[in-house]
Amino acid sequence: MRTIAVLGGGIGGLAASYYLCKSPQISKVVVFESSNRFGGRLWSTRRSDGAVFEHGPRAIRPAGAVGHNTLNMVDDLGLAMEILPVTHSHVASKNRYLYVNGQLHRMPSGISGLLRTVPPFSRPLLLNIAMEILVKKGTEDDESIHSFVSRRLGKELADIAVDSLCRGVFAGDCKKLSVRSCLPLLYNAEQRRGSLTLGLLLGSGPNPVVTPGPLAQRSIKESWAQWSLSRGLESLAESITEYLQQSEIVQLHREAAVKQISPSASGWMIHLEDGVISADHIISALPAKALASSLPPSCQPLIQELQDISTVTVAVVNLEYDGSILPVKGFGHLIPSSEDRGVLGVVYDSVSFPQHNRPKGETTRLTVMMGGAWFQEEFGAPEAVKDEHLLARATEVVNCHLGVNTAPSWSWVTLQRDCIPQYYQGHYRRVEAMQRFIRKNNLSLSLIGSSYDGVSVNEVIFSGRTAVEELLGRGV
Ligand SMILES: Cc1cc2nc3c(=O)[nH]c(=O)nc-3n(C[C@H](O)[C@H](O)[C@H](O)COP(=O)(O)OP(=O)(O)OC[C@H]3O[C@@H](n4cnc5c(N)ncnc54)[C@H](O)[C@@H]3O)c2cc1C
Ligand SMILES: C=Cc1c2[nH]c(c1C)Cc1[nH]c(c(CCC(=O)O)c1C)Cc1[nH]c(c(C)c1CCC(=O)O)Cc1[nH]c(c(C)c1C=C)C2
Repeated sequence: MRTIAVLGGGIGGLAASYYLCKSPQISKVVVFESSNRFGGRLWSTRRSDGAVFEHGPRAIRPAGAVGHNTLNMVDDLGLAMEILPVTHSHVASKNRYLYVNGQLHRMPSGISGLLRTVPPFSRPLLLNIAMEILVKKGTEDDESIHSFVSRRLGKELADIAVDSLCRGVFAGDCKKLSVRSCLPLLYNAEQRRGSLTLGLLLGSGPNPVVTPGPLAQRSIKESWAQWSLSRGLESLAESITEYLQQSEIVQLHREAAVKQISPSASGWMIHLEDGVISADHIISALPAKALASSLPPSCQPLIQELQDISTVTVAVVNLEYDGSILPVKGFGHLIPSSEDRGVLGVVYDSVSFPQHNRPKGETTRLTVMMGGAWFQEEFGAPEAVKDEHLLARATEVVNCHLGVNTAPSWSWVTLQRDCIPQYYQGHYRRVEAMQRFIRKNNLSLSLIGSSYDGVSVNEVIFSGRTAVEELLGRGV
C-alpha cells in the first residue's frame, strides 16, 4: 500500500502520474498543482471561430525512442484521430530560414545545399564536415556548445547557425550552454568515434529502446518530421488529466501550491496552504527553484544545486493577419544574437499547421519569440515590462523581416516566465551530485521535468516514465 505524491501538474507531473496509475503496485497517487489548470507550459487558446494559437510548445518530434514513447501515449489516450502530422517532404520541414545581414537566408539542406556556397556562409558546408573528421578529440569533460562547434566545424558555423539554433531550442546563449547536456548526441559522437560525422554515420553508443506502437509505426511509414493536435498541444495535457480523473487511485489538486516538504518516519509530510498530507515517495516535477524553496534545511547541498539551475523568460507574441502575407514558406526564421539580441525568431504557424487557422477567409498566423537569455538587457525586469511594448517590438520585426506593413487583425502577448532551464557548462556534474545526495541520504525522492535531462516535451514525458520504472524496480 503506497502513496506517491507528484508535485507539479505540468506535462512532466501528468506523465509520471499516467505511468504510476498503470501499475498495480501503487495504491494512491496525489498530484499537487499550484495554478488553476494542468499542463504547465502546454497552453493553447481555442478561439470561438475555430482558430488555435499556441503560447508554449507548438510541435513535437516523432523520431527516436522518446518520440515513439510520446506517440504510444497519444495512441493509448485515444488521441490518434486528432493528430496533425507534418511530413519530411512538407515545405515547413524543408525550409527553415536565418535572418542575417538584414535578409532571410534558407538554411542549407540536402547534399546540393552542402556542396554549394550558400549565404550567409562563406564556403560550402561540406568542407567544414570533411575537415571535421581530421579534428582531434577534445580533452575537456564538458565545453560550451560554441567552443565545441568552433573547434570541430569552424567559428562561422558556431557564430551564425549554432548561435541561432540554441536560441530556437533553449532561448539560450551557446557560449554558456553545455554541449554535453544540451547536445549529448554530438558530445557522445566525439567521445566514442572521435568525430561528429563518423559518430552520426556509425552510431555513438546505446540509446533507450521503445517499441513503436501503431501510431509511432505510422509516423515512420509516413515519414513525419513533427506533429501537433487539432485542438492544440494543450489537449495532450487535458487528455492525460481526463484519464487520471477516471482512475480510482488518483487525486488531482489544483490551486494547491506545495509550501514545504519535511521528512517523516515513513517518507514525507507535504505542507500546503491549508493542510498537510503524508506520502511514502515524492516525484517532483516542479521547476528546480520551486523544489529548492520547499525542501527542508537538512537537504542544503541539494537545495544549493537546485537553486543554481538558471532559467530564462520568453515573451511569446501570437499574431494573426488577414490574407496570405508571407514572402516565403517554411517553419519560420531564427535570428542570431549578432543580428538582434532581443528577438529570437518567428514561427510561421499557419505554414506547418493551416488546420489551426480560422476556417473562414484566408489568414496567416505567426509567433514572435523574444527575450530568453537576453530578456533583462533588452526589455528590463519581466514584472515591469508592458504587453504593448512587446507587441510593438514583435509587429516591427514582422514588418522589417517579412515586409508586412499591415497591422495584425488579432494578437496575444504571453510572458512565459522562467520557462526554459539553462544547462550551463558542468550541468551534468550538478545532476550527478543531486542524484548522489538523494541516494546517500536514502531520500524517497525522484526528480523529473525539464530542469535536468532535456527540455523537449518528449524528454520531459520520458523522464516521468523513467522515474516510475525506477521506483517500481525498487519494489516500492
Ligand atoms: C515558448 C516555449 C516554446 C516551446 N516549444 C517547444 C516545442 O516546440 N517542442 C517541445 O518539445 N518543447 C517545447 N518547449 C519546451 C516544453 O514545453 C517544456 O520544457 C515542458 O513543457 C516543461 O514541462 P514540465 O512539466 O517540466 O514543466 P512545467 O510545464 O513548467 O510544469 C511545472 C508545473 O509546476 C507547477 N508548480 C510550480 N511551483 C509549484 C508549487 N510550489 N506547487 C505546486 N505546483 C507548482 C507549475 O504551475 C507548473 O504547472 C517550449 C517551451 C516554451 C516555454
Ligand atoms: C525562437 C525561439 C524558439 C522557438 N522554439 C523554441 C524557442 C525557444 C523552443 C523549442 N523548439 C523546439 C524545442 C524542442 C527541441 C526538441 O528536442 O525536440 C523547443 C524547446 C524544436 C525546435 N525548433 C527549432 C529546432 C531546430 C528544434 C529542434 C528540433 C527540430 O529540429 O525540429 C528551430 C526553431 N525554433 C523556433 C524557430 C522560429 C525555429 C526555426 C526556424 C521557435
